Amino acid sequence: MFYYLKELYSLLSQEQRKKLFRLQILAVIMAFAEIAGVISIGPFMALVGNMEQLEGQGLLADVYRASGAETPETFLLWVGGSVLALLLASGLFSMYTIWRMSLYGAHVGAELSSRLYNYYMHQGWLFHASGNSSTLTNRISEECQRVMTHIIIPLMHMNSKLTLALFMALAIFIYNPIVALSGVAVFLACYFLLFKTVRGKLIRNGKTISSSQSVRFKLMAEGFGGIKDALLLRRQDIFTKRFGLVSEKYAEALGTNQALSLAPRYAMEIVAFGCVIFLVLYLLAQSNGNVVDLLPVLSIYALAGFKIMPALQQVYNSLSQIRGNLAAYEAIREELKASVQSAKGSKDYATKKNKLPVQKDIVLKGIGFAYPGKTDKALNEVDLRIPVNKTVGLVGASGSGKSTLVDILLGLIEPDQGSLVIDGCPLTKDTLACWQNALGFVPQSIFLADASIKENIAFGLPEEAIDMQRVQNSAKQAHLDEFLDKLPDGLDTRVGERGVQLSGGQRQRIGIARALYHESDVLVLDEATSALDGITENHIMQAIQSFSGQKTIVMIAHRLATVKQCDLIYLMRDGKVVDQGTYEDLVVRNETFKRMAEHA
Ligand SMILES: Nc1ncnc2c1ncn2[C@@H]1O[C@H](COP(=O)(O)OP(=O)(O)OP(=O)(O)O)[C@@H](O)[C@H]1O
Repeated sequence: MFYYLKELYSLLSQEQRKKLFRLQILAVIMAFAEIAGVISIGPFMALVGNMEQLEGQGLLADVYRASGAETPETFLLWVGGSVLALLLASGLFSMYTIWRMSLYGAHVGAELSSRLYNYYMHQGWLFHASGNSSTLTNRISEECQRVMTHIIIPLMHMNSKLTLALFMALAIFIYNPIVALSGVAVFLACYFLLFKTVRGKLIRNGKTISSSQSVRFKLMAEGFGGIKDALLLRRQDIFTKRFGLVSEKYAEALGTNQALSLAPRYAMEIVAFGCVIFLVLYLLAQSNGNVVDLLPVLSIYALAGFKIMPALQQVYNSLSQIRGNLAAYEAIREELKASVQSAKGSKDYATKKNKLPVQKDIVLKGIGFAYPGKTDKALNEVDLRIPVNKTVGLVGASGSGKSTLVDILLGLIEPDQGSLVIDGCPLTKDTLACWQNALGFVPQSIFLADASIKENIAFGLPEEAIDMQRVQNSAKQAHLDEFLDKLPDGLDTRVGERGVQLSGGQRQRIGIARALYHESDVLVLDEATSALDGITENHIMQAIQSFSGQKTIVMIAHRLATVKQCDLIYLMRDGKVVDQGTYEDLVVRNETFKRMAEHA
């Protein structure tokens, strides 16, 4: 456990460590303030027990004479008021410290989740293509939240309470070593035994919480993502049942862990009562039955116990919370560690705004690529040339490698062999961002955010950074204006989550406008029209064809009618380019192409 906590500390930024150090100082001051408050009750109780000491010798009598109080009762009132003021000041200071600590814990937790989000957002396409987005969502929102509320914040509180308990025990030790040592020994032994007994269960439950929460997120993503299928196939009950079962497991583990961290309080109260009885008997024996002498000492012990008991309980509670939730940290620790590295190296990536202009051609040279964990190559020795400002079609059976080829062209996947060469210069890590700035991509299914049409066209940009002139131009080029004219709010019209109230053709046009917003020179379309009806596809294709001769266009198409107008078509099979030519050439000379054309 302490290894993980040390690791978590190493993940903090320099600023966060400095703040932690300052908070530690506050915790020590808080402990002293509370001790001062406790000790101050002693003279007051001594005075209550024996007012006559004001008449004799000693510190209290000197203070009484110097104070100018008219009667011993007035003096007693002043002493009582001062003790109360001291207790109030130490209470206020403790509140302030706890507030700063909670705030610190919450900020660190929030920063960790931002760091993780940043890390995932900067991962390559292969990472996202092979992963599960609900796992990532779960880690950013749930696991980070658990690390924050059940590890970092309890750690902060434990830290302050441990300091308080230690100093308080030290103060009693100076006052009476036997009482202090035996008290601390009894309490520590009890808490240690309790913690040992429940530790295993806490760990198991912590793991159950992590795994069941991950399944819950997965079921939510699957259920809402595939709601149409779920409704039609009447699978709602199956989803609900699975969700209910796993939620039960989650609740059981969560509730048990919470109970395990809180329940010992009651056991410890019994121990504390036992200790008080023994203490009174012990002190009575020491003072030969003199109750008046005993009163101030007992008050100090009572108040010290009143402070130490909850402090120890908080330490135990924090320890069990941390132990029960370390699984959340385990789930994200590797990525958090990696995120520290990537944050250091990713700064200048975002600053590149230049475009890599294509003057002559884009060449894919000897490209070979296999997906991680797969032995079969998705692409094998692919050579292909895309002349500037020409329209090039990629066709072939399903699984022949078209999308993989396009991902390499987009710089989303790095090939295992070969290179992407632009105007004779191979693409490198340094030129990748400039190359991607020159690209516009239209996928088969357009993701629409729950925002206005203009925000969807300028995808991801904050409203103030949107260039309205560009939005209007790209909307016009994508033949969206007719549709926009019918909307009272035009470009400001909001589309629902994933654009449910738009037709397929309208969504696709928004996708094309998005690809055009950055005034890209190269337009890549991955089956952008395959889900549309023939008439809508024709309209979209007209929009695309209107760029012919002005932009370089690469399009994957299943329907051969879509690529009829292309200047050049590449036919793919089993990860290779097996033929190339114009539609008219291929339909005459290539049997496969001919068959595809017949079935189009
Ligand atoms: N993320 C991935 N992980 C592992 N293998 C993949 C992945 N994506 C594609 N493949 C595999 O790579 C091969 C080529 O797939 P690709 O999607 O490039 O073909 P395609 O021609 O675009 O197919 P389609 O027309 O059906 O989209 C296939 O065998 C496929 O199973």
